[in-house]
Order: sequence, then C-alpha cells, then structure tokens
Amino acid sequence: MMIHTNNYILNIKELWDDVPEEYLSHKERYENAIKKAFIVLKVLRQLHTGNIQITDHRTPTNVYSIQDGIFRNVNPLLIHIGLFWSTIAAQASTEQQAEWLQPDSSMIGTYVQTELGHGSFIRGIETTATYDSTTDEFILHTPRLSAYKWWPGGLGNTANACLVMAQLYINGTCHGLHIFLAQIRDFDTHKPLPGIKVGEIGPKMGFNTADNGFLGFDNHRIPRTNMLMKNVQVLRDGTYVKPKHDKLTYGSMLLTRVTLISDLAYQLSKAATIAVRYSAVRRQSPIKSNEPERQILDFVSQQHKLFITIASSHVYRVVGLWMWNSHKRVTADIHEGNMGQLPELHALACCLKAISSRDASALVEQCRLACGGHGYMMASNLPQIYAYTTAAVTYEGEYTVLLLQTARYLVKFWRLAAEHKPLPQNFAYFEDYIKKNFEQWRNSPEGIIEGFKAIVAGKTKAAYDTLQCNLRNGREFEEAWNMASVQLTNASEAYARSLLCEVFWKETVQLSTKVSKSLAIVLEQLAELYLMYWALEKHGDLLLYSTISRNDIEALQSRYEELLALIRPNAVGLVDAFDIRDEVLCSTLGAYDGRVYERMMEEASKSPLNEDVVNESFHKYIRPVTMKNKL
Ligand SMILES: CCCCCCCCCCCCCCCCCCCCCCCC(=O)SCCNC(=O)CCNC(=O)[C@H](O)C(C)(C)COP(=O)(O)OP(=O)(O)OC[C@H]1O[C@@H](n2cnc3c(N)ncnc32)[C@H](O)[C@@H]1OP(=O)(O)O
Ligand SMILES: Cc1cc2nc3c(=O)[nH]c(=O)nc-3n(C[C@H](O)[C@H](O)[C@H](O)COP(=O)(O)OP(=O)(O)OC[C@H]3O[C@@H](n4cnc5c(N)ncnc54)[C@H](O)[C@@H]3O)c2cc1C
Repeated sequence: MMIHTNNYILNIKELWDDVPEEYLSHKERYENAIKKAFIVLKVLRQLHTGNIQITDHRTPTNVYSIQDGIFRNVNPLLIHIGLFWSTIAAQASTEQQAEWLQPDSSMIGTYVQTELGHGSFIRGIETTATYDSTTDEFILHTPRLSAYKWWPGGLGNTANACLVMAQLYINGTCHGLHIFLAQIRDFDTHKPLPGIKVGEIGPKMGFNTADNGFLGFDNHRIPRTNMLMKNVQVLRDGTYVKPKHDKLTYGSMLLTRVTLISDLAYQLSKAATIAVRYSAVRRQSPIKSNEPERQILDFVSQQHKLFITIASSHVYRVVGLWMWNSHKRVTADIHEGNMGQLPELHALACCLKAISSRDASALVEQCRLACGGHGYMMASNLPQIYAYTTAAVTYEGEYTVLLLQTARYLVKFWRLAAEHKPLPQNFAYFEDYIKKNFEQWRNSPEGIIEGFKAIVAGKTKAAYDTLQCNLRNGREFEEAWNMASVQLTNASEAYARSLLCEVFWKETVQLSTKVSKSLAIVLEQLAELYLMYWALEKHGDLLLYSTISRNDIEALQSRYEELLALIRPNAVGLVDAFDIRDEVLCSTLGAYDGRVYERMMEEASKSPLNEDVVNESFHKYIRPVTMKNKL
C-alpha cells in the first residue's frame, strides 16, 4: 500500500484526544499514550517491512515530528525506538542483530543505565554482571538500594526487555561497564520474571507519559551471548577480549547527544512559531497615543525576545546536521579500526549538547513569557514544550558534567600551546593568543568569530593558569581541577559558542549561493543577528580578551537593532516556513489561522469544571460556610 505519511497518521482517529490529556489522571495518561504508541508502532513496522510505503519525501524524522503532536507529552516508546534499537544496531554483533532486530520481535525494550545512586559518574554504577562459566551465563545483581536502576523511559510498565549497563566480573576481576540484554517481563503475561523487581517512579515535571521506571535484579541469570559483543567479547571459557577503545560502550550516549541537537532545534521552531504568530495577532497598547493599538510584534523589545529564537532554531538545525555528518564519518573510521577522531567528536558532542539544551530551554521559556498570561495556559503548549526541553539539560549527560568533559580536551591543547608544541589547525588560534598576535577588531560576522576564538583562548588560559597554580600549591590534580571547575566550564561554554557562530555563519554563506537572492538576504540577516546577539551578550568577555572597543560595541548595538527592523516584515513568514502543522503544534496561540481567542474559548469549554453550572462542592463545602447564619 502507498501512503502519504502525514495524512495517513493524522487521519487515524484514535490518535487524537477528545479530552485534553491535562484532565486525565497519571494512570489514564499513560494508558492513553500506550494505546496511541502501539497504533504508531504498527505503522512503523509496516513501513519497515515495506507493507506500506511513504509517497512523500519524508524521513523518520518527519514521522517523529508528527508523533510529537499525537503525544502532546512523550511517546512511551521513545527509548525503545531511539535508544534500545539504535544501541543494538551499533553495539551488538551481526548475529545478535539478526536475532534481536526482527521487525516482528516481541521485545519492547529500554536503555537502563542510571541508578538511584549514580547518574553522571557512570563508573560508579553498582549493578554487577558476574560470569558463571559452569552454566555459560551472566548473573545480574543489584547489591543494594543505591544500585537500583532509576529513570529509564518505558521501564515502569511497558518494557519487557532492556539493555542494562553493569560492571562485568569474570573470575573475581572487574572489567568495567558493559551492556547486556535482559528480558524482565514474560512476553505473554507481561508479569515480571522471577528475580526482577520493576515499577514506575511517579509523576515528574514533564515526560509524564514516558513511564520512567526502577529495576532491581536478584541474581537474575541471562545467557552469555546476551552481552553486546560487537566491540568486546567474553568467550565460553571466560576469556575477556578487550575493545579497541574502552569508551566504545558509551557510544549510545554519544549518538543521542548528537541527535538531540536537531531535536532541540525542532522544539525551538515550535516555540518560535507559537510566540511569533501570537505576537502578530495580539494587540496591546498603541506606540503613539493617537494611534490604534499595535501588534505586540511591533515592539522592538518583543522582537529582541523572539527573533533570536528563530535564529537559534536554524543554528541548531545546521549544527545538528553538521554533527550528524561528523558522527557518520567517525563511525565509519571506527569500523576500519581508526579511533583517532573519537576524542574530538566526544568533546564537540558534549559541549554542543550542553549548550543547545541550555539555550533551548531558556529560549522556550522566553517565548512563553513573551506570550504574557496566555503563555501560562497549558493550551498554549508552551509549558509542555518547556518541560520537555529543560529535561534535556539533565538527561544524556548533565550540563556541567559534559562541559567539564570538553574542558579536558581544551586544556590538552592549551598545554601543547603553552609548551610551544605543534597544534592542529583548528587550535592554531591558541598559539596566536600566546604570541599576542591579536587581530584588529572588525565589526563583521568574521570579526565576531575571531573575537569568540579570542574568548576561548583567554578563558582556557585563565582556567589552565588556575589549575597550574593550584598544582604548584601542592594540590592533587583532581582537587586542583575541581577548584578550577568554574573557569573550566566557562571556557567550554565559550568554545561551544564560537563553534556555533563559525559553523552557522560559514554554512549560511555557502547556502546563500544556492538559493534565490531574496532568500539569501533573509538567511544572512538571521545568521548575522545570531552573531550580533551573542557578541552583545558577551561584550564583557570581548572587552577582556579581544581588541574590541566601546565604540565598536555601540556600533554592534545599532546594527543589531537595524537587523531586528529588517527581519520584522519576514517574521511570520519565517515561522510559517518551519512548516509545522496545527495538529503537531497543538497550540491555541500558535495556529495558522490566528483564531487565538476563539480557540482559547473552545479549549476552556472542554474543562470538566464547566460541565455543571453549579459544581457539587458548592453544596458540600461552600454554602454551609457562606450561608451558615443565613439559613
Ligand atoms: C510516529 C512515529 C514515532 C517514532 C519515531 C521514530 C523516529 C525515532 C527517531 C528518534 C529520534 C530521537 C530524538 C532524540 C530525542 C531523544 C529524547 C531522549 C529522551 C531521554 C533519554 C535519556 C537517556 C539517558 O539519559 S541514558 C543515561 C545517560 N547518562 C549519561 O549521559 C551519563 C553521563 N556520564 C558520562 O557520560 C560519563 O560518566 C563521563 C563521560 C562524564 C565520564 O566517564 P568516565 O568517568 O568513564 O571517563 P573520564 O575518566 O571522565 O574520561 C576518560 C576519558 O574518556 C573519554 N570519554 C568519556 N566518554 C567518552 C565517549 N563517550 N566517547 C569517547 N571518549 C570518551 C574522556 O574524554 C577521557 O578522555 P581523556 O583523553 O582522558 O581526557
Ligand atoms: C526526563 C529524564 C529521562 C531520563 N531517561 C533515562 C533513561 O532512559 N535511561 C537512563 O539510564 N537514564 C535516564 N535518565 C537519567 C539521566 O541520564 C541522569 O539524570 C543524568 O545523567 C544526570 O545524572 P544525575 O541525575 O545523577 O545527576 P547528578 O550527577 O547527581 O547531578 C547533580 C548535580 O551535581 C553536579 N555534578 C555531578 N557530578 C559532577 C562532577 N563530576 N563535577 C561537577 N559537578 C558535578 C551536576 O552538575 C548537578 O549540578 C533520565 C533523566 C531524566 C530527567
């Protein structure tokens, strides 16, 4: 059968709620989401087997974006599809993949790594997998409360299998973290298997349809062949065959960090669409007292809040794709046995995941605030987008922890520069900074990019000097590192920002040669706005580390305000160009037709509190008090 993805999925009636999910209980929400998830999974399986084919040009990403509207919250199968499958595809041997990745598999899986006691420091994970050569099995065990797995999406009620991260023991020797496939529930009855304690962790700020769960093993046995064995093996006699790089086991985190950048771009495009469209409809106060009230989008301060969100969505779309291509390249190299590019990819993925999630959550919140009171309504969908987006600052590597990973990489290159050793081309600016080869400041995108590099160099130097000073004062390295950690994270943040500016500007300039002149102008305005915005935000750093002057900063400010005015006529067109359907946007404020007030009233009428003209609590509680002496 040939289908058009959008229409096919959007026309499945059971996928759309009569009652907005906010009115459902925790349990009902989950059950409703599961109903939808399995309708969608069936479609995906049909797509996979070729029983149905997509006639439009869309990719799984598009299918992913449609599901965003269907679930309002989160698809309970997100981790099954996004992490369970992809980890097997990346880390299981060919034979294991052939067995486990069957399209009609009974397995519904999740990715089980974090424990009650350890999330960031995964070497501290306490779950053990001990090889028993007499039975050719691993024994999975949770030695204490802090070792209980806690958080995995879909684990609470949905999953019957999982990929577990555990410390591998063979003959009393610990070989560190490895990944194991474990069945946890009976495929037919769905009851937990003997030796498995599993459940759901309760309501959260968002992700309430993801049934995040807990899991404990009581000496649960799995076959030896259930360890993911593409990069590392345990042989029948207990021989341990080491991987080519000991962080290959962390590959799923790396991939998800890369994928997330594009996902966050998409969340930003939704928030920008809602807030810009609403700002074009909403009128509040005249600008000149004798004029009619103006669209709030005409207030320059409103443009300042919103246009950076549009630009940032493009930045993360472009940089997300750039990272995706790098990941593909490095993965191909790894297949050939060349691990040389892995540290760089890891360092880039860490800081870009950290900054993209932090930017996205701050900007989504800014869009919500820019919609005034109405942005606080669940029906605007902005609170849900915020709750979803802000979680990304924590999951898949907490913000600061990831920035500190990138800092290790920066410090390594600074050390080379300080010792006058050869540097790779992309860090040549460290040497320039040491030699004080400062460029004359230019108030242009290229000048700002150079300025940001100077900030990276200056901040890395400051952090490195502090580190050295702490060491000279007799501190152990780890302690000295901790004492310098504020400066180290600052350096990483600056590094991420300089990458974002440079990649975005270069890619935009290149793209501009391939599109119409009028489109090229708008794209370059957006890219320039992004660079100017951040130059102004970081003008203190530029004053410290580059050759910028006060006059230059004032000129930047004027150009920035000019750009806001230039973008204003295209603002609605720019968000329309994100091409997000109303069914996916799910917002009374952001729908394409601009019927904001009508939609708000329609949504309010769905409130169960409007079902009765007089709520029964009036008779039970209010009247006895207010009418007590009057009856
Ligand atoms: C309608 C249809 C619907 C279906 C849709 C279909 C489409 C589906 C598409 C899917 C799209 C998906 C969209 C994305 C949305 C995703 C939403 C996700 C939802 C939530 C998921 C959440 C999942 C999780 O959170 S899982 C748990 C994650 N946990 C972490 O990230 C823990 C963080 N901690 C760490 O990573 C480590 O502990 C670390 C790195 C901080 C420290 O590790 P360790 O202590 O071992 O190392 P160090 O001693 O610090 O370093 C040693 C050395 O190793 C280097 N290194 C570390 N890590 C790596 C690495 N990964 N790779 C390479 N190298 C690494 C490190 O740099 C050091 O090197 P040096 O040279 O010594 O400096
Ligand atoms: C919505 C959501 C979904 C999730 N889904 C999954 C899932 O599917 N599977 C899974 O396994 N896990 C999942 N997680 C868990 C998630 O990966 C962890 O919460 C995350 O890695 C952070 O770890 P933590 O909670 O232990 O935070 P902590 O590490 O305890 O962080 C607390 C604070 O300590 C600081 N800190 C910690 N270590 C350091 C350090 N070395 N240096 C400086 N500061 C430090 C942090 O910066 C932070 O400020 C999910 C979490 C959330 C919120």
